[in-house]
Amino acid sequence: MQTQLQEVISYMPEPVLSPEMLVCKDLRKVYPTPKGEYVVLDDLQLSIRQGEFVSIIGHSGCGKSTLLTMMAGLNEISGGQILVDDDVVRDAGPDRAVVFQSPSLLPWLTALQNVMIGVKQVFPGASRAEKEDICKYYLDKVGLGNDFYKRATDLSQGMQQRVGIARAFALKPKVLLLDEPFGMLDSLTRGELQDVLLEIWQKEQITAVAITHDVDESIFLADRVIMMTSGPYAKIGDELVIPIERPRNRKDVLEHPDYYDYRGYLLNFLNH
Ligand SMILES: Nc1ncnc2c1ncn2[C@@H]1O[C@H](COP(=O)(O)OP(=O)(O)OP(=O)(O)O)[C@@H](O)[C@H]1O
Repeated sequence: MQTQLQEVISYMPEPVLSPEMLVCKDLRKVYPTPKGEYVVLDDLQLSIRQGEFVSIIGHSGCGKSTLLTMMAGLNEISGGQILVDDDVVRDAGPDRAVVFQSPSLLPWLTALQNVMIGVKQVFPGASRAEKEDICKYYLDKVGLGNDFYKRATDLSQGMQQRVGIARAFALKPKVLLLDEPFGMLDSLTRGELQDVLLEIWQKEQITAVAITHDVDESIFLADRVIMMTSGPYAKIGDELVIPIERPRNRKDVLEHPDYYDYRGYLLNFLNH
């Protein structure tokens, strides 16, 4: 019996892993300060696979936003490399869409016009109707199907962040980078937008990286939680795979038999 089982196991195919999409190699970031150089990140190694959702947690000031803005091409790289789909990141590009804590919409434009700005740049050859369809599709997906023509100033903070998420997905990026995207929202809206984000992410199968201060959010969203050490010279300290099946809903995740072990592991890292 044992031999038979071993034979079966030896014939089982290796699990097929999706290719690497986002890679940080020997990454280093130094900020000049009046007191001399401040090395925020040093020798940071990270590999994220296509379609993976990764959360990043770490103490305030450890360098999470620095890392994310470097991935976005918005912050100069002092050493090492970031690769997106094998291309070296040198500056910002439409293959990476960023959602910040505050969506910074142009207040005098409508929700549709705000999403359209990026869509026009990314799909210059598309007809006006096609571009509008893309914008409306994603606005509808984030729950703003009745608000295309509302001006940004007339939208609540939660609705503005919904536009921010629609705007990011509408660019059809390879990588979605989220920096505390729900940090400014009340807990109910936060929960709703986490659901919206996961639903679209799962459908689009894009690679996502989200910084969060919220351990529960990091577990709910991610396939893998990356823990950064405290700076200076911060790097990846540990990681935790979250194998909870998808699609996820909050109740099932909270009732998962390993949920409190995951939570405890992450809190333990943060407390030491
Ligand atoms: N432009 C800059 N010049 C000098 N130092 C900077 C600059 N930007 C960030 N820093 C410093 O680099 C460190 C990392 O900052 P960063 O914002 O990346 O951390 P963080 O982990 O995202 O923090 P938080 O969780 O509080 O948002 C901090 O000590 C910060 O003061």
